[in-house]
Amino acid sequence: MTIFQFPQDFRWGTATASYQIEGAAQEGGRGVSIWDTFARTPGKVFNGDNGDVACDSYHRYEEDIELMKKLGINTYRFSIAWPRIIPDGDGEINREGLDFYHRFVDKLLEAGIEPFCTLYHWDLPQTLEDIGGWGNRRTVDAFVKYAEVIFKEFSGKINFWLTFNEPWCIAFLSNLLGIHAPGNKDLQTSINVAHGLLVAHGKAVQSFRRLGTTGQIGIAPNVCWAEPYSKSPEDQAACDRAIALNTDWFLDPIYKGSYPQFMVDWFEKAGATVPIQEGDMEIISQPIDLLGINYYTMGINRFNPEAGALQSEEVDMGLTKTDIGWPVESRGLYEFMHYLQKYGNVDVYITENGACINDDLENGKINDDRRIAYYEQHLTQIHRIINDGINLKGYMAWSLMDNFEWAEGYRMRFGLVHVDYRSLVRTPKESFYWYQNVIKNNWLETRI
Ligand SMILES: N=NNCCOCCOc1ccc(-c2cn(C[C@@H]3NC[C@@H](O)[C@H]3O)nn2)cc1
Repeated sequence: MTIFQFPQDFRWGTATASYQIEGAAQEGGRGVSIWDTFARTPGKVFNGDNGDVACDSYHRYEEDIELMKKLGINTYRFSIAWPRIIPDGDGEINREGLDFYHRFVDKLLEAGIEPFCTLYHWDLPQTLEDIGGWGNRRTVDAFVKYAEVIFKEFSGKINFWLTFNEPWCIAFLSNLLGIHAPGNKDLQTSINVAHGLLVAHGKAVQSFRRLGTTGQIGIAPNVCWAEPYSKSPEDQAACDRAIALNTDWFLDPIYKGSYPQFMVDWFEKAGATVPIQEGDMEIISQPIDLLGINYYTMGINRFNPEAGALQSEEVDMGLTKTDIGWPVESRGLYEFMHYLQKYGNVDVYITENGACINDDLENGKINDDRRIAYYEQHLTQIHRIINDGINLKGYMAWSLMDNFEWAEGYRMRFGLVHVDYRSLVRTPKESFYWYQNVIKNNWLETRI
């Protein structure tokens, strides 16, 4: 048995997102989002599931906060639904939407839990997608207006802010691979979306500073750590492209003021260019205060000219997988955090990490041992990372509870708390009690 002690001021939390848990999709003045539209498009979401009800957290948030108190977290990452605040994207402000989030944030603060707010976690107002989404500068300006409304309303209550969740998913999973909303499958569109959201990020940071909003602001890329299947230069280059599209494509513009040239050249060979306008890169590279990092798994990649825009394919190495099919390999988190140091020893929070384990209730309990093993391995890496002197300040497990897992619908369960989607009854899993103990002790006791 080994004991890993965490720093006294380490933040322990969980994470969720508006469309995945709130439900009440037609209540409180909420407008239509691209995920409402996508989920209603036949064949896009497993079983035709959608976020109309989800976990009903719009009505049950006080029950959720009681669960957070029981768990013992001091930080809770959530997202605000833009369609609740400005229902048609860039028109009238919906006071009812703001009041909902005030009630929620006030309850969190009352419980001694720090709100960690994501402004955009994929639920774009449909009206803005109808004019071209993030590729249209009107959407960029509408986002800045929405962000400024939120900054003015919640400054002093919220002190941890993220502009965008997983920009790779917003741009490439959703507009090149077509797996997420709005479901485009076009390289130029995806590059336009990536650039638009980066400009929106930079402008929102400028507004955050100009308005004197309290706290710190950043962005949350998702990690695609990859290592080469062979020592061939082609396989190594295939890995470099896979890593760069999730990380460097977004963090080079933010931290260096320019895109990674080798990737720009790669896409130009495919006939796609970045629509940079005068002043864009200066806007994008506004200094930020923190990074959120979302890590789930890593890949062993090799060159394959048939493997999509990157010509990079993950090889199945026969590792243990979670129920969504992702290999369990915590080492990638350690390697990636050292890779990230090229941007400096910036303040980092793990804003998502967790396992899809679809265990169900048995005699009133959920014995999700595989999820506990996943967390034990990944928190061991977290401890190694901190011991190496990297400024890793906190950890948020994905997710507090089972919820709408996008194209997978409700069949994939990432929660520490089980949700019965018929009754909406929440049941803490064994992993909930395991994590509760880690938080209470502020140390990890491993079985090795
Ligand atoms: N990476 N290359 N893939 C190449 C081909 O992939 C095909 C499928 O791709 C992906 C990649 C990544 C994801 C994903 C899901 N989550 C979990 C959510 N995170 C934010 C929060 O809302 C969670 O629900 N994080 N990432 C899904 C599908």
